[in-house]
Amino acid sequence: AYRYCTKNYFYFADKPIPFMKPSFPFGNAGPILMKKVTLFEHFKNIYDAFPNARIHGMFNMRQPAYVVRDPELVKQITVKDFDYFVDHMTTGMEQTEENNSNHLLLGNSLVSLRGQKWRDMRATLSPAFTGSKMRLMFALIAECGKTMVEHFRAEEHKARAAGGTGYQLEMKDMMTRFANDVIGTAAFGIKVDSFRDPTNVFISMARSVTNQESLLKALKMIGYTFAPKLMARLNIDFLTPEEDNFFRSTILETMRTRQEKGIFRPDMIELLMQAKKGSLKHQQGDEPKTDSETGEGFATVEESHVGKRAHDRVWTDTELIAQAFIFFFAGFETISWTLSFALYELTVNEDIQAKLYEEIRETEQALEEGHTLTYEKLQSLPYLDMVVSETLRRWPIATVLNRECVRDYQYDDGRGVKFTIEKGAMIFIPIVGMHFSPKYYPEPERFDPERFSAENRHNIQQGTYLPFGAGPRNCIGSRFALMEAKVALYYLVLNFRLTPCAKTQIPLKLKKSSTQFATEHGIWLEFQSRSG
Ligand code: HEM
Repeated sequence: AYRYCTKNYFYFADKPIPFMKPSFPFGNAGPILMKKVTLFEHFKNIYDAFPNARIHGMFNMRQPAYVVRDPELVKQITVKDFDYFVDHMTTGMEQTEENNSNHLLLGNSLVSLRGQKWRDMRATLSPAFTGSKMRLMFALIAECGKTMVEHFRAEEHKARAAGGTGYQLEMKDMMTRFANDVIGTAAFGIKVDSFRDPTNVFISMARSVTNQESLLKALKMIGYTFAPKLMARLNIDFLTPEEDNFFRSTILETMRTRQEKGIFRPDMIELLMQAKKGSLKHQQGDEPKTDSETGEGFATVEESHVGKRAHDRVWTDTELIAQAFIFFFAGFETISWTLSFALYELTVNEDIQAKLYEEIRETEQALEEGHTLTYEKLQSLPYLDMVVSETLRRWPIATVLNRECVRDYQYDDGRGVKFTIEKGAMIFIPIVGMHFSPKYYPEPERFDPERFSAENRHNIQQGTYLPFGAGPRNCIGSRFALMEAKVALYYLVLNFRLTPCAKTQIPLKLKKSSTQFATEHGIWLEFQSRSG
């Protein structure tokens, strides 16, 4: 066991770069595995280990990994030399051309796919995430926002009747319900109301899949993170058979009904049905432009040439179902956390909340009689975009980007440091390190949307703002995520004043945990109706 754990400890010895000294048995992952630090602290510490290095080494358990600190090098690895770093790090769940266990949903999802199969799937899905497709889905998401407000109003009314000053809520729980309703309607074509019916089968399954208290899930998670190859060899699925079956049957059943009855609904199921027929293509006008041209938001990441390629691969049901399923994994926790953090920041920064409310109130007042918010209108709110951009900087839920080197790469910094990054090596780009570096973001702990104002945003150096990743492998759902977050903030801030309550932890602290993202005492806030 000792030999197995320490075998790679000399990996960096002949490389001309500094590296963190590993210790048995966890390498440099000890503090996080022993719950001594939060996920943010862990990756910040790793990033800060060698403040003057462009790149340094560390050990993720026994696995050597390169830590990239320099923004230019971030661009080089994620964009310019992308062909050497196409894949995300192996998780042990992904399917490849070579292996035959192609039944796993998570392994077939875009996040896990590798090589050519990833390229083809990215190109298949990319047209489903363009601005024009988001516009079509907007009404479905807005409806979820309005349903949430109605529920909060009714509950606040009850709370006041019982002598309270407002409705006190734990944000992560509430935003999880909102995210669930959005995924239900937008990805699975099913309308659910998780506020009135918090135990509906859909949210139960979602909670079960992302259940962080389940010991078995936690163990599997640790296994996938630290011993992916072993997990692959043992062919262990992250999902239980019930979970797997639920998602498959729900999606297939919905597709069948729609086909039989000729139903059209502007959601992901429709887009996946088009993908199956091969008719989902980029259209004219889909071309992503810069944020200032489209007003789509500062954080939006552009789709690269990889996503726009044509191919003629035909997908199986499992391969397509896996993409709807990925909404749970990639879009559920990320959105609910981002929204919870945004609402917390608005609560403790009253002036920012007031300014945002003014912008939203004016927008609402300017809507023509009988008209409601549109996708374009939502995108045109500069301060809302600044608040969301700063939330993603201050609370980068993805924490770290990873890549795997897929063929030997000659590193050359142009100043005499040259060496080979071997095929199979892991690359970490600690987003949280960049976002909290005072060099790029003065007073990084401070929540300050002004960093993203029209006058200031040019100060943000490329390669230092990475909430949705970078290059062709970036987050395919960034437009969707931004639309969803903005819809929720728009309706909540329009209708409620957010104030701290006795249970609000200020400053908010993350929990020290190895497997999950969590806060120490939840995110409790009080909602008071603006008109009430
Ligand atoms: C605030 C919300 C979100 C954040 C912060 C976020 C962040 C990220 C990040 C950092 C990556 C890795 C990018 C890279 O390696 O360069 C990623 C990948 C991905 N995200 Fe998101 N994401 C969010 C929401 C969503 C949503 C709503 C979806 C829905 C479809 C989604 C789908 C994906 C997928 C499929 C990938 C893998 C892309 C690929 O490998 O080609 N994400 N996301």
